[in-house]
Amino acid sequence: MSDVTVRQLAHVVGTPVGRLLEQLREAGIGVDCEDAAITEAQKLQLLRYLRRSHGASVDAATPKKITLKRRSHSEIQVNAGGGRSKTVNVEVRKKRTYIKRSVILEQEQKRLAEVQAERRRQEEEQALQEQASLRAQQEREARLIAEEEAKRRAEEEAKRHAEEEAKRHAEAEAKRRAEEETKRRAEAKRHAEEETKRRAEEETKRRAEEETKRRAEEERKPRPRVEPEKARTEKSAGRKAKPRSRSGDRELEQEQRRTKFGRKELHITPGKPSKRKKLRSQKTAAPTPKHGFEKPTAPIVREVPIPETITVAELAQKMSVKAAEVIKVLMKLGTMATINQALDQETATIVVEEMGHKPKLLQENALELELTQPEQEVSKQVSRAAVVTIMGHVDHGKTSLLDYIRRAKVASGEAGGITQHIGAYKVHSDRGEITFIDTPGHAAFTAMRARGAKVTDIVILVVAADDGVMPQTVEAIQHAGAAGAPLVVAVNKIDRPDADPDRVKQELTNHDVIPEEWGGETQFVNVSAKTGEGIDELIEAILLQAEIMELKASSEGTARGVVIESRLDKGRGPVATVLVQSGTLYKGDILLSGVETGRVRAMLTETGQEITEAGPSTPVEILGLSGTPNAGDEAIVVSDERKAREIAGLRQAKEREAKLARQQSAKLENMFSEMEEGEVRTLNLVIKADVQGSAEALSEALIKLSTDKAKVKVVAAGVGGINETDVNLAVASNAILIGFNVRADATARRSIAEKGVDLHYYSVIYNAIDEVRGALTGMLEPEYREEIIGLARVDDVFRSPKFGAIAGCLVIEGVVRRHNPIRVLRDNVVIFEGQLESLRRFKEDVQEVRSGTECGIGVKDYRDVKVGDHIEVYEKIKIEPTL
Ligand SMILES: Nc1nc2c(ncn2[C@@H]2O[C@H](COP(=O)(O)OP(=O)(O)OP(=O)(O)O)[C@@H](O)[C@H]2O)c(=O)[nH]1
Repeated sequence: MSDVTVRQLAHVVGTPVGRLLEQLREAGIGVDCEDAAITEAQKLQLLRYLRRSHGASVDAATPKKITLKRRSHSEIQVNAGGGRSKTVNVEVRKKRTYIKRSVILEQEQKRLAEVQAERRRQEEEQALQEQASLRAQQEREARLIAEEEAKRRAEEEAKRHAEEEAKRHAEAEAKRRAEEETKRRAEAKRHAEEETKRRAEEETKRRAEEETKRRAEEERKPRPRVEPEKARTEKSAGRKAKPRSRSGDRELEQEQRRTKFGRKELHITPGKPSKRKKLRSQKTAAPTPKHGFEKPTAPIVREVPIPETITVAELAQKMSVKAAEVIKVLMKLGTMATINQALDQETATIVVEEMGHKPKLLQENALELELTQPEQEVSKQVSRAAVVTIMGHVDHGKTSLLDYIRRAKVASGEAGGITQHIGAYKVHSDRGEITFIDTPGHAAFTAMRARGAKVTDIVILVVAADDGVMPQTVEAIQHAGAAGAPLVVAVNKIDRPDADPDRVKQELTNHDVIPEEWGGETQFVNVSAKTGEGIDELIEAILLQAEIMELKASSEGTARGVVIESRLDKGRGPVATVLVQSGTLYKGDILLSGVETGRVRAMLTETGQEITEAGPSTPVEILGLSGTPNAGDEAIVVSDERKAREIAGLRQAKEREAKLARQQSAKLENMFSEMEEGEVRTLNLVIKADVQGSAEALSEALIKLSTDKAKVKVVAAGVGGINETDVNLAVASNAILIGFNVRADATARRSIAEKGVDLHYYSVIYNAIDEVRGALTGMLEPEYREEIIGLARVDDVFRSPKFGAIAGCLVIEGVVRRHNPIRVLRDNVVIFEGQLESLRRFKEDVQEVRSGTECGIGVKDYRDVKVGDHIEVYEKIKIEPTL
């Protein structure tokens, strides 16, 4: 900015010139006239002075806003027309305002603060509103809950009231009835007494009359000539007593007659004469107009014993009515029955009650129940040894482990003893005893379970450390799980250089067997059945598991046990190994086991030592039974040998019936109909498939079908053909067997037929799902079912350029028909499905070939038939819906 004069400055700041000059002087600026120029520095000096003089700090005095105004004058010449020009004065005014940046920032901050404050306020308001509404909502809900609770209480109260009222009513009613009944009985008794009295009086009167009549007659008649003879006879008979008078004889006779025909029999008229008397009285007295029979005054109420089944005729006979009467009652009940028709206990009971009699239900196994019922609280329970079974995959060392333990712990432990195989042995240690079942593998385990025996407390799962988890290891886990027996894992062959126990742990974890050190519940022990390493630890682990389980049994009272195995010994007859489970078995006891009985002639331990008593968890070899009972049969001591034999006979008959019943029980078709209202049923399945993937997929899909009413449980799922163990597992778990692209082997087929297991084969996963779903929902309507009609074994294969591969077969079951669909099986697994191209016998085309006959079979579009394969022929049969 250029310098200005004092006057100009006074003009700009609006101060009189004199005042400005004075101020300039005071500020120490040497100017003395109005026209003196003031520099920019002098202006600033003046400004500072003025600020100071006004007492403000330099900063505070710093103007926040400065407005500068400037006015400038100029003249311009403009053309006024006609060659003249005109001068115009122009004034330009400029005004510029400068605001300090800090002020703007301040203002901005202030504005922002205000905005934020506003926002906060709004947010707070909103939060308050939300809180208020939440509180209101909670209050509303609490009110609703309280109302519901109050309503529920009121309902419960009302219900309770109603129940109490009903109870009171019922009690009052019962009391009233009881009173009425007492009254009625008293009345009946009074009636009966009166009746008896009246009859007695009549009888006395009648007798007196008869006596008088007789005497009068006798007096009228001459004395018979036989009298002396009679007297003689009497004398010769050596009658020492005073001869009885004739009237005395008659009385005796009458007395006898009364007793003979039974005074209680209401049907007989009191005055009914006997046949002999009737004849005489016909001669002597005038016939009375009275009927021979008199209607009983009260109906006879009989107690009718009703067995589990009874025919109409038998029932009628027991009630002393005609069979037609019973049939009539049955008709009224809506049942058409014939005279020989068998009625069940329930129907018979209704008929008996309907006819006014009292039914007495007979239990067919009453005798058995009486003899075999466990005695209640015979004695206090004492600890018993754990019973252990060893399971695991083939060749993982089960037998070696059992042998090692037996050798090390039994033979050496007991002086002079030579261990023999009796099916089980006991191991003694400082901390307790363990009973080992000496048959390794789950076949024996399930066979026993299939017979309903729960023998094993703990399962030792043997897994070879160099091989890891194998299919049968998984099966063993499933079997132990199904039996509810805890596992102790023995990781065997730890002495091998390639042993990898951690891998075993890892693999078992995938099957829900989790080691303790990883947070699970299963004890893992590394052992070697070869060197004996870890065996003591294994025994410790079993004892620990047993301790946790607190196994107890009563050591007194009737002995009960289970047959572990039995055989027929050439010299000693039937020999059975029995594991005593409770009570004490003594030599000489009468034992009943399955359908066999007998007196215990001798008892031997695993070391061949003869003993006279065996307590709980003790295995003993028993001699003296009538035959060889089955493994898994219960063995109990009974008091009466005759009764024991009777029960054995009954059991035999029952076994046959049970087999029939079993054939009905676990059937897929019965699944829905057996579901009771509101009951949750479990459909147990044992699945075998051709490959692991199918087994898993099928299990998963079927488990998913579970509804809230019916649960699907896969007891076991494995790979390979169906064998006897699978059948036993199915029986033990009441499961249905499913074969997916696999078949049952010959032993399993026999077992299936014998035990009546329901087996279903599928080759399409959806068919299995549909059928199981149908069974669960009651919509089971299989229109067609496959039935295998024949099975041929391939004994030879010929290759012909014309026909391709021709299988030389022997039909081993049923019949092979030319036009039926077939499947080729290898090791019981389906490898091809299709049709026959040719069926020939001695170069001749035939329509069918029967069992025991050889034939040539050409399978259409299949050339890979091998010796040992089987060709299965089946038929689709229409099944009527069963539900
Ligand atoms: N090195 C070593 N070999 C073992 C051990 N235990 C078992 N074996 C061997 O493994 C093989 C199979 O043993 P077994 O006891 O017959 O196996 P298993 O499980 O009873 O077999 P199966 O009866 O066929 O089911 C045998 O050759 C044994 O000698 C072990 O701890 N270490």
